[in-house]
Amino acid sequence: MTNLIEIKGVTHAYQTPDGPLPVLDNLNVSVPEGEFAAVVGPSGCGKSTLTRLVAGLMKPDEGEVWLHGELVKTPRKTVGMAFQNPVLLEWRTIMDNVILPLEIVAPTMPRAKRRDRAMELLTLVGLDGFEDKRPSELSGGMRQRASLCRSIVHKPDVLIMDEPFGALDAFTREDLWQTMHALRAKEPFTAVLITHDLRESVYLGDQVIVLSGRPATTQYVLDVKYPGEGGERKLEGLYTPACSDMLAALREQIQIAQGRQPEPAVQS
Ligand SMILES: Nc1ncnc2c1ncn2[C@@H]1O[C@H](COP(=O)(O)OP(=O)(O)OP(=O)(O)O)[C@@H](O)[C@H]1O
Repeated sequence: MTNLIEIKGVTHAYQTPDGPLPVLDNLNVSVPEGEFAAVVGPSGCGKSTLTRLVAGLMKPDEGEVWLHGELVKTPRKTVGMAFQNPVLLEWRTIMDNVILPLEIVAPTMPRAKRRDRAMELLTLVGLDGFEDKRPSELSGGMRQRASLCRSIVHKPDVLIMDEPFGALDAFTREDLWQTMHALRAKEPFTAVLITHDLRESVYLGDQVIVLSGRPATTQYVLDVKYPGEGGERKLEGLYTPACSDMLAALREQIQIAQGRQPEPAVQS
C-alpha cells in the first residue's frame, strides 16, 4: 500500500513577539491510502498545526509534507476539511451548502449532477428531506452531518477533521461515528482526525498517533486491531478487553506526553 500522506522530519516554530515558539520537532507521520489516522496528544502540542501543514496552509521550517506523491507547497483543493463548528452559510440551503466545493472544484459540472452527488451523500447520512432547510433549522448533530457531506462531496484525496465531534453530546457523537463508518464503506477515503477522545480514536482509527508534548514529535503509534468479524466495527466492541487494553495503552502514553507519571492499571 502506498502512503498517501507522508510527513518527513517536519520541524516548525511560530514567530511570536516573545520569540520563536517551537511547535513541531522532527515529526514523522505516514498514512497509507484509504487509511484513517487519528491523532491525539496533550492540549496545545501542535495537532492543528499538523493539519494546516497537510492542507498546505503553511510551510514547515524544516522537513517535507507529501500528498499523493507531490510535495505540498501551496493550499490544496484536494483536501477536505471539517471542524468542531460546522461553518454552514445561513443564506444557503443545506443542499447549496453541500454543493459549494463542487462550484469551486468542478465549476463546469451541471447543476443537476451536483445536486445528485450531494443528495447521494445527504441520503447516506440520513438528511434526505432536509436538503431545502436552512442550517439554523437543523440540530447541531444534523449540521455536522451536512458539514461532513460538504467536506467529501468533491471526493478529496484526504479528509482532515479537527475535533469535528467535540461539541456534540455523547449519544449524537456515537451516531456520527457510525455515520463516518457508513461514509467510508460507501466511498473509502484517507482521513486524519484530531481528537481528544481516546474511544473515538480507537473506534474510528486504523492507526492512532500519539504526539508528545510541545514541541510535538511522534511518540507512539497504535495499530488498531478492532475486535469483531468481517471488518465491521460495532460500538459494543469498545467494551471488550481488546479495546480496554488499547485504551489503557493510549492513556498511559498521553500521561507520558503530559509529563506525568503513568497511573497503575486498575486490577479487576
Ligand atoms: N499562528 C500562530 N502564531 C503563534 N502561535 C501559534 C499559532 N497557532 C498556534 N500557535 C501556538 O502553537 C501551539 C500549538 O497550537 P496548535 O493549535 O497546533 O495545538 P493543538 O494541539 O491543536 O491544541 P489544542 O489541543 O488545544 O486544540 C500553541 O501553543 C498555540 O498557542
